[in-house]
Amino acid sequence: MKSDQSKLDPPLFSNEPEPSDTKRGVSAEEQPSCCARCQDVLKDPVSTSCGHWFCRQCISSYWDQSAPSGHSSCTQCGDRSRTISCGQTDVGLQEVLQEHKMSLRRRCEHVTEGSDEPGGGTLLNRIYTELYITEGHSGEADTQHEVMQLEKASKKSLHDTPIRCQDIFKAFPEQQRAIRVVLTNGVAGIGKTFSAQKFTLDWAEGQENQDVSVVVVLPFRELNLIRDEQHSLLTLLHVFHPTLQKVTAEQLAVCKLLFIFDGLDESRLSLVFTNRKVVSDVSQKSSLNILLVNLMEGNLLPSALIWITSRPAAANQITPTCVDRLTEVRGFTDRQKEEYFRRRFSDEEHSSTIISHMKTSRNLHIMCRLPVFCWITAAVLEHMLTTEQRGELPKSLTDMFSHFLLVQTQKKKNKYHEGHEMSPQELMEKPVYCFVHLSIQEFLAAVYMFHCYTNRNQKVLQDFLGKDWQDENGDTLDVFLNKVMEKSLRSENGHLDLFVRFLHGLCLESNQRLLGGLLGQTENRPEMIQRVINNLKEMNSYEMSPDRSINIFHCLMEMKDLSVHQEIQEFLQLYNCELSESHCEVVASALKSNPSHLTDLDLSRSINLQDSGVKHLSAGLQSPNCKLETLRSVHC
Ligand SMILES: Nc1ncnc2c1ncn2[C@@H]1O[C@H](COP(=O)(O)OP(=O)(O)OP(=O)(O)O)[C@@H](O)[C@H]1O
Repeated sequence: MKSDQSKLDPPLFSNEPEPSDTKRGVSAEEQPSCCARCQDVLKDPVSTSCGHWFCRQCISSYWDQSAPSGHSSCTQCGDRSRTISCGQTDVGLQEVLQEHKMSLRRRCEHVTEGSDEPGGGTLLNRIYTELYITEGHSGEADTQHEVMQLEKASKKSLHDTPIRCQDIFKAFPEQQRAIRVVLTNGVAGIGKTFSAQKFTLDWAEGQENQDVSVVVVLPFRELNLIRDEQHSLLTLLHVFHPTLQKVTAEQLAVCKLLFIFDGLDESRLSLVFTNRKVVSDVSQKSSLNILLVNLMEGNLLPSALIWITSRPAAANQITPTCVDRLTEVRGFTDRQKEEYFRRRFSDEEHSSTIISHMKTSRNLHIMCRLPVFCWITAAVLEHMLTTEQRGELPKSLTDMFSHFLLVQTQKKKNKYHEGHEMSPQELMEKPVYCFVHLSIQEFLAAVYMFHCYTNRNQKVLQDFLGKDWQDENGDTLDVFLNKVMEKSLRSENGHLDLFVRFLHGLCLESNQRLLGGLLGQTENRPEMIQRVINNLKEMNSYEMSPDRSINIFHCLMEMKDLSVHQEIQEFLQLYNCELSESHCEVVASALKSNPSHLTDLDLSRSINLQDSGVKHLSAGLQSPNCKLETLRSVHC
């Protein structure tokens, strides 16, 4: 049993003003770089009144152990000591830091999503939904298309221990290590920026990570704007956080800082880690990339914590030896998807309708792992449920994106054209645009290509299809789509997969009606649609990567061809298949999974089932999750 009874008062890390000789900021020159106890780089430095310096953790645990003997003494000279918590001794500094906290709080408490007005928007705490973040990297090939990565991820079971974004610097209990640099990966729209914002807000509201005295947010998108300027770390802070202008180099050296570098993928700085130009003084001017590398390597402010977020393809710019923890934002789990919609809508009926609609379409359900897609879905469905357009809710991706385009166009009109047309000068003041998500770019590319086809824009079609495009004989829609499909199937990384899905979805009359004039005069006679479907079904998938051939099914789904569904289901009931041991393992895992959807299993022609396979199957059948209703078994 642990008891406090034999202990003297714990060491004092107080905010109270210290005795007169310590009532000042501690100057950087007085502070050694190593802890007197662990001899390693000082982390969260504190000094004793006798003048020795320690990591806060080292001296605290020493005193914890020695307290029963009744002495809170300095490990070096034995002096009965008090500690000075650095950065907390200077009353002026305290005020500045408080002001900085308040300014960050104001900046982070609202979010602007899509076309919301800057400064307006929603409260972050109202809509923030916990994300599934884990340590390490799922190892998905980074060259792969991001939406495909998402589909693959949905097939993996989620068992890794989640880390809350607020705990990103806290090691797991079994990990005996300090975490100084964290690199967080995640595909576009998965919630990296939101996590960084939530982390900052919780700190600024005094709720989490209160051992940190200053959080500094430096988005790469904004760093790009000053990439040709020379800065010291101090002036850089002043540029990004004017409230910190009164902080001096000496004060900075004793504060515990945490830097958030968001969106490495957008960086136009070249971070060269082999460059040996060492910058260790916060007042020393240098180019931005050198400054950042020195900060990340720990030459500059060695006790500062660093959090870098990046899309996977850009993360390799950071040399792995600098990174103490690699994490991945994996989006929303099924439970979190539902929580997202419930938080988003105060009207419970709306959220329930949206959740059950999302569950009816496998494609939508998978895509909702991506928070930005949840937002798109919420924007579209809210619009449909609150206006008179209560017709059929969008089921395929193309349906959803077509509606989204309409909702956005409407919002844009309200925002920019209400009352007056924008002058060219006003337009010039908004020179940077970005896609909410790459999938929107691919959808617009498909709309554009469809438009070019209907308007016979020879140049664009020829540039895209090369010698395959011979229009003299006037390719009909089915022939055109066939050529595009073949081109996409030749791609190794599937970069055209989503684009062709959209292109097929746009053949449907319902989507053409929605997009009106955008697509031009189209051919959507039922015979034409049937020809497109037949072509897809007859595509030769021999020697094609499985991912590409699966995309043929996705295209059929976008065309709402239900026969595919039936065919897939027939194929999945495993009639007349020779099941190997590993196949049986897969069937068993489908029986055990939670929730399990396998209700009908026909193994009547699986004549070569071996004992090992049967063992797997019976383990699956015994699972409490098994929902099997009909089992046609092997004939003996
Ligand atoms: N935790 C969350 N709770 C609620 N909504 C979220 C959350 N995370 C993300 N979103 C929604 O998804 C959108 C995109 O998220 P965010 O900008 O954080 O993605 P990102 O990973 O930084 O993407 P990119 O790499 O494109 O910058 C947000 O604008 C918001 O609508």
